[in-house]
Amino acid sequence: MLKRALKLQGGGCPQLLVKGQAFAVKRDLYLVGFGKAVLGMAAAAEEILGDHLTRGIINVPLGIQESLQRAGMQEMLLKPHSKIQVIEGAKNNLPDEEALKGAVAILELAEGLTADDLLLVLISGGGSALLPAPIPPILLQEKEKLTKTLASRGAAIQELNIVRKTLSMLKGGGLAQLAHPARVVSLILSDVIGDPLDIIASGPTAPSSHSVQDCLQVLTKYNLLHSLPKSVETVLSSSPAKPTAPENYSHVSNIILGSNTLALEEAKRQAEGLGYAALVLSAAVQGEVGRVATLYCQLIQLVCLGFSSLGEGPLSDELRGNLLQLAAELQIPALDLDEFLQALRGLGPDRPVCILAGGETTVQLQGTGQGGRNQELALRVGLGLHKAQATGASSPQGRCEILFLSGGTDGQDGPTEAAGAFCSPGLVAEALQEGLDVEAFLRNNDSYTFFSQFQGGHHLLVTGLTGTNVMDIQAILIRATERP
Ligand SMILES: Nc1ncnc2c1ncn2[C@@H]1O[C@H](COP(=O)(O)OP(=O)(O)OP(=O)(O)O)[C@@H](O)[C@H]1O
Ligand SMILES: O=C(O)[C@H](O)CO
Repeated sequence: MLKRALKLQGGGCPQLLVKGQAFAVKRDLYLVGFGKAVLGMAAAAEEILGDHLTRGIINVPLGIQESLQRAGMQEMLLKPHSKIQVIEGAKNNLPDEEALKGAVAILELAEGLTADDLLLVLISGGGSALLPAPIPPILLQEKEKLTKTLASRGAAIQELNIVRKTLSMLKGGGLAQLAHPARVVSLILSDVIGDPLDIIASGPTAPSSHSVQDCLQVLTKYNLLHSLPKSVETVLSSSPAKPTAPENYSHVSNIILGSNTLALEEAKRQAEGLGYAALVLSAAVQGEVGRVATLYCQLIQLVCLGFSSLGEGPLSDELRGNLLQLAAELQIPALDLDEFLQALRGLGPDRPVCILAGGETTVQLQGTGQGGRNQELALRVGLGLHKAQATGASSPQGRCEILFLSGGTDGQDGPTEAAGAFCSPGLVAEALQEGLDVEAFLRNNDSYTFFSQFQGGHHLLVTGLTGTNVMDIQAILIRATERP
């Protein structure tokens, strides 16, 4: 991905070419990066930049080098004696002392740059946790606790990062301002729906479109305004009313290199290679995990109905109506469900179908269990399909084999060892035979414990850290077992 986008043209004054835009390397060329996907990006960049690179620092998740090494993904690792220093930190995607050390090193490098320097910044999701530099007197632990509480109360990534930006020296454009007057070129792998530059990794090189007022609104919404640490109150009360104006970013170019759409395109190619008729629903599925699970259950039922003699009729009309209403309620951007359903109808029952989708759900934590949004989604879909099946012999699912999988492309779902999980309509009944009550696990947000115990962990998706991060992916496989 980076190799396709980045080129270096030699000569007396070499030029960096990114997607057709040229940037002169007048004197020194520095590289910094932070996020779950920047190790592979840095390895590719180093190969392209060669001797022109002066020095680099990247902050990457703890254990990622070992994970990629174990997976034999040598091309995503830096060469021995690399000029790029790697700092591993942020275990379980939470900022820690190591990440702070990395952030300080990047801050110092940026501060020392001159107008003749070029700073190449590699940014990917997970960058927020890997670049923590709280504005004094806020302590790292205070900021971590605040963001953790916000996340557990179901705050969306936009809301979370509005708060992070306001409390950080490097986020919300801070890195770009510190690097001034150097030329700053940021290459970004997006893990946020709609690719908003000032939200991805909390936008360290992007002009912020949010004010301290927006931050206060988020804190009020999640009932946190009156329990803030003193240090946070101090910083909020002295924050400028408006963020730095976009005119002050004329030395910066932010360029998006890829997103969830890329991963879905590749998944579609793979599914077709395996003989499936593959269709992409959306790269922007969002919303509360329970509602998204209902959306998928209804979609699965509608596909199975299309495969059966019940394909047209009142049941199909009702399901279709419900599905359209739910999709509208979830406000999934640019989703044309009508067009998608028409494309589905055109597929027919002869080939198995693979429906692919991507995005990010939100989970409002009620319990104290271990899990992640993908495992919770898979478990909720398993429960939904079970309930639909139990409603009667005419259930369209009875005529299909179904498998639903949800996983984080970064290989880590919430603070667990798994990337996600898969389920089928039989999961709830099979679990009961093992004495596992799915609904009880869900009430405690304990999807990881459930999947670890159920059939010896067979339904868990465990990949290890993958070195990328473009949100989550869902794959639904459906095969007709009965012909109309
Ligand atoms: N027990 C749980 N059950 C379900 N979801 C959980 C649980 N614990 C945490 N989560 C969810 O996991 C998410 C955090 O997961 P993770 O650290 O993988 O985030 P991420 O959004 O993928 O990170 P990034 O985008 O920074 O890479 C939060 O949305 C949180 O609500
Ligand atoms: O790092 C972050 O803030 C999230 O992954 C969104 O980019």
